[in-house]
Amino acid sequence: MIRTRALTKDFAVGRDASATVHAVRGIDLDVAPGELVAVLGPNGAGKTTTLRMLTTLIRPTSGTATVAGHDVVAEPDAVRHRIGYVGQGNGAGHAQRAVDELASQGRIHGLDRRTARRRADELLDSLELATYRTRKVSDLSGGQRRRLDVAMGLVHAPSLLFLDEPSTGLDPHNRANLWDHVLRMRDDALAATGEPMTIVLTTHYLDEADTMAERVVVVDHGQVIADDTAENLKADLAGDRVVVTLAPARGHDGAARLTELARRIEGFREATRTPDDGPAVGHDAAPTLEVRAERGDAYLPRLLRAADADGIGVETAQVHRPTLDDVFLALTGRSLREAGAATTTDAAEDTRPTERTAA
Ligand SMILES: Nc1ncnc2c1ncn2[C@@H]1O[C@H](COP(=O)(O)OP(=O)(O)OP(=O)(O)O)[C@@H](O)[C@H]1O
Repeated sequence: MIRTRALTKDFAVGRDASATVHAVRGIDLDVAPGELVAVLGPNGAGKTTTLRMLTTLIRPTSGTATVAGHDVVAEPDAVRHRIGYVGQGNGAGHAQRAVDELASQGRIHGLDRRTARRRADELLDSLELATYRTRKVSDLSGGQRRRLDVAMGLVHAPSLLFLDEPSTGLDPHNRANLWDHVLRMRDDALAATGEPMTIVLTTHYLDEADTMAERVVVVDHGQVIADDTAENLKADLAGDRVVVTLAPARGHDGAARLTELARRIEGFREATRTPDDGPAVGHDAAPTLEVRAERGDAYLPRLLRAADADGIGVETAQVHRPTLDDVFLALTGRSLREAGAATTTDAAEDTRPTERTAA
């Protein structure tokens, strides 16, 4: 459905265009029909620029891109016919009624008047906007407006839909609601045409990419730095975090000893101790050992058995599943959160049930 090779975009900037911004630096991307792919990356990573090239809004500086079977430079009209695009801003005109806005969009895509009306009503129904059919776009709420934007992108039943930050600015409830609708529209399209709809979206929301997308393409500084399912990325690049707190031990540095034992257990990657060194662990300080391990749930019982056999008292133990932020950190040494990405709730970090053992 999409194939790019060495896709590149430079922008000339400055008063005399003397400086160059290398917004996209040679992206190779393959998307198969029916895939739901999230492009994730910090501010300025090149996500929107990539989408704008794929949707023929801007020309690549170099490289190639074929979208829905057509070259974006040689056959932009053919590409536009086959794709839907929901940009970052609200696309609908504010003074128009919702149904008219949608029907006009259908006309732009070459539908006759009756078909355009019918399609507008179908979409308003599917996106639960029928109540607001004759309401002016400017009077819709943010969530309703974003759903109308999605409807605008789908009016001509494209087989490929691009969504640029579809849920930015929506509250968690409206985001979940938008996603329900997008996924339902995708199922409806499959039922109606027998063809799976391909969706490519950009997002800042780590948890959204994690839970919604079947595949995550991580972009940084205009390049793809990782491309896989969220599960694989997390397992391969970040690993689980196993955190144990030890009973405060005087004269015996249990954490140092447990670090040695931890290294011998299969699946070990790295360990960090707090306090980080030396035997001088005070009376009330609870030393902590944090281990990165491949399968935390399998690793932890073995670590606890090893501690027990060595007489090291463990007070608490937890396994934390990694997030996509951990993946980004492992890849770049930077946190995506600090770079402007976000989660909607603190609960986005999936923490597995904890185990406790007596000291
Ligand atoms: N028209 C333009 N002229 C000059 N520079 C541009 C232009 N459009 C984008 N850029 C620059 O290209 C780089 C990539 O921008 P882009 O909008 O693609 O990033 P992004 O990953 O979508 O970021 P965000 O998440 O903030 O939307 C940025 O440094 C940006 O400032």
